[in-house]
Amino acid sequence: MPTTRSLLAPGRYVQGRGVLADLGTYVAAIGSVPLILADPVVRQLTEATVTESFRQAGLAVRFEEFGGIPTAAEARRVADVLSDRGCDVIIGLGGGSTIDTAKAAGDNAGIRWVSVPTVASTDAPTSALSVVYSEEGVFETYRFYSRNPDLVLVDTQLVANAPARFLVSGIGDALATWIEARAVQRANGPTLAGGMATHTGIALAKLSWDLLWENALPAVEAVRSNLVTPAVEAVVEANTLLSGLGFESGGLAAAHSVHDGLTVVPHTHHLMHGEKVNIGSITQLILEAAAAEEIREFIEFTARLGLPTTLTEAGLDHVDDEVLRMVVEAALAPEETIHNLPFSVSENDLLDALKMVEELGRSVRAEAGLPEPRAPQEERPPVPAARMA
Ligand SMILES: NC(=O)c1ccc[n+]([C@@H]2O[C@H](COP(=O)([O-])OP(=O)(O)OC[C@H]3O[C@@H](n4cnc5c(N)ncnc54)[C@H](O)[C@@H]3O)[C@@H](O)[C@H]2O)c1
Ligand SMILES: [Zn+2]
Repeated sequence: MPTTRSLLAPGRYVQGRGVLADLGTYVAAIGSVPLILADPVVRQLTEATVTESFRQAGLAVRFEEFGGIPTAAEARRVADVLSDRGCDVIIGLGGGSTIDTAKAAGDNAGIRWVSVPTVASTDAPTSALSVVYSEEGVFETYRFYSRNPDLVLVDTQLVANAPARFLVSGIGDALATWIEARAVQRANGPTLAGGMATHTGIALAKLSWDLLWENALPAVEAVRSNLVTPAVEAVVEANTLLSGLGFESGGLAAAHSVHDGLTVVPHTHHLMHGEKVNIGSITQLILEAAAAEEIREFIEFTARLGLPTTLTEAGLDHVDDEVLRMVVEAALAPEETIHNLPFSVSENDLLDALKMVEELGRSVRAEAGLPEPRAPQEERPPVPAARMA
């Protein structure tokens, strides 16, 4: 049983409309030979602003194209580029996958790293870890670092200009933070920061939750029209900073294990990280025997936001038990955080809880007058990925 308590945080957090124009000034305080890792979509959106900002700060602009999947091999490739060019700081510019790869490459090359999320879709930007996947997009492992990013910079206008689905997904990721942190606290379990949670870590997870219940619906509405309102600023902070500090220093439990399990079957690959996590949050609430009213409120709230609340939306309606068992087995792997719950979970417990997500998701939607859940449009893959290899 761990007896120490720990909190991790990035060196500096900067958020605001138009702050991308100041990136050069902040980066110049960290290193003098930067490399920017971005995919072509993000590069196109940001290159003019970043180039002008770096020019003003006296920094050379070098972009490197991110390959798309945060694998160990991609991190090694980017680390070689960093070493060849003598870079002393890497900037992960984009979504969680790019940012995780920038951290891994920076660590491989022994240099400092900066997160510049261009969507508020995950809590990856602040943490001292990366989530590593296989080429097929199946969860492999968490990789931990001895430091958090030196800087996290979020331009809220850029976030508001992106499709609202990214913000919604980030809300799904961030709502899980409090659900998981309070479960870990009940179990006196370990956090990803090492040791047990501080009161501060727990309070930040709760603040993220409270801000989201207050601001998520108006923020999503504003972002649909590309507007930056105080609600949008609050949600971006909750999704990025508070959820990041809260999950890393408050602990993960079942919601993220169910996410990891869902990545094993290709049926779910159309979903974003936070969308899969939302299925995990509902599953965890069911496993915990949370009050019926609490579960229903959570399902209704997240369904109104546009998050998936049924197996149908995850592409897993009417699938064989064999498919769901693959999800369950992966979610219960020994290194998974589901074992941080204050009780043990068997395969059958988890299988039934997953099936119950479908039942509850459908009935709550019907009662709330929300449309029936829709299955993804793509044709369903015939065989689970792990069996194809
Ligand atoms: N390390 C951590 O602590 C941590 C925490 C949570 C999630 N994650 C990881 O983050 C990853 C998911 O990240 P994600 O959900 O951001 O998806 P992603 O990074 O895989 O994809 C983001 C997509 O959005 C596009 N995009 C980015 N900015 C845009 C903009 N402004 N306008 C339009 N399009 C834009 C990109 O081109 C890309 O296609 C997963 O691998 C997950 O495991 C890591
Ligand atoms: Zn997450």
